[in-house]
Amino acid sequence: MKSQGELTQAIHYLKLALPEMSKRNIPTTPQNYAVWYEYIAGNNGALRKEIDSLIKKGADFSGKINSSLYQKHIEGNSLSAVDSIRTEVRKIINDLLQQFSSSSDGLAGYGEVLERFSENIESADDVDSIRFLVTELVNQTKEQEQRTRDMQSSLQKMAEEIQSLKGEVEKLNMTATTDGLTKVANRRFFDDELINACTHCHRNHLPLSLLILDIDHFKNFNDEHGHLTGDKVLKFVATIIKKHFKGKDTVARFGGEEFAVILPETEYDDALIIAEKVRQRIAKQNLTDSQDNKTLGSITISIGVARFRGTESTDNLVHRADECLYAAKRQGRNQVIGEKSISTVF
Ligand SMILES: Nc1nc2c(ncn2[C@@H]2O[C@H](COP(=O)(O)OP(=O)(O)OP(=O)(O)O)[C@@H](O)[C@H]2O)c(=O)[nH]1
Repeated sequence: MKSQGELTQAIHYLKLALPEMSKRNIPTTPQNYAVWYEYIAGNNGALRKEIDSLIKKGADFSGKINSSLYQKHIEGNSLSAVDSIRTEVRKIINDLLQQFSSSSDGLAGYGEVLERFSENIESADDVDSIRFLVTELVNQTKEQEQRTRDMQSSLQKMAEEIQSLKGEVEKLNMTATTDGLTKVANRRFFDDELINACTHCHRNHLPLSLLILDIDHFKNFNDEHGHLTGDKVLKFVATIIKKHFKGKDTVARFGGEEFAVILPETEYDDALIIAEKVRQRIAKQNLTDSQDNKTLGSITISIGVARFRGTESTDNLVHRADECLYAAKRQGRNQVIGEKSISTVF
């Protein structure tokens, strides 16, 4: 049965990836798992070649090497990794259906056995032939019981495989679209979503606004309090931004300490108002490091706001929001600047 073979192979790949990783002390994060799954599956020639050559050189895979392999060979293709796991789940489901149909064939066969038995018992006229028929029926029943048990255990096994593959798909989906630190959308998702949202708004004659937000003097903050505390501040800023937007809006990490928000179906003036609310909310927070209760003071953000012009490229729109952000920085930071308020003609 072809699909059974493919299914077994897919599950085999999934299972082989883990020992390979553990042998090399590679943490089993979804990213690392994606790299090693692709390596084992052998579909990604460039990745396979690079890993083989690294293995030959005796490279240490426990550190950053995996994330650079991921960025280089998988990130752009991570949806295809998701797709391939989805295909595997589909194969498992197909296989289940086949198992069901062959099991109902088995049940139909058992029905025939019973029918034959009842016909034969009518015509049996001595004890020996009745004994023979009953023995045969008992044997057939035992075989049927065994088939049912096999079926149950293979169903159970497949249910477990599906469950674990579903988990993998979810993790891969998350990694492909979410920023690991702040848990908002990542840049890749943002780029795709901006194109989708602009197309939708253009087609339906709806407004769209774009915000780019950047933490002020974040380098100084990192220098003074350390990178890890800086990371916590990034998470805090992401949480506050997220709280201000919902529905169709997309909050994304745009770069290091930069965030972006796509506001489909939102007028430019409304976008300015909400941007100002976010700015004020962040500026008024007195930050404390929960680990040692140390007061960190407050941080501020600068925000650029641009309005989608309907016939422009998304690069243009981003560029104009970025120009506004830099105008806000030039004019002293901790402020919102919209494209109407700067004199430069873009
Ligand atoms: N903690 C932490 N810092 C980051 C991360 N990504 C980028 N940064 C830091 O963000 C800082 C950005 O510095 P700059 O681009 O000079 O900007 P700035 O100091 O915020 O100054 P202005 O933007 O001009 O107000 C750098 O120190 C980066 O190291 C991150 O994930 N975590």
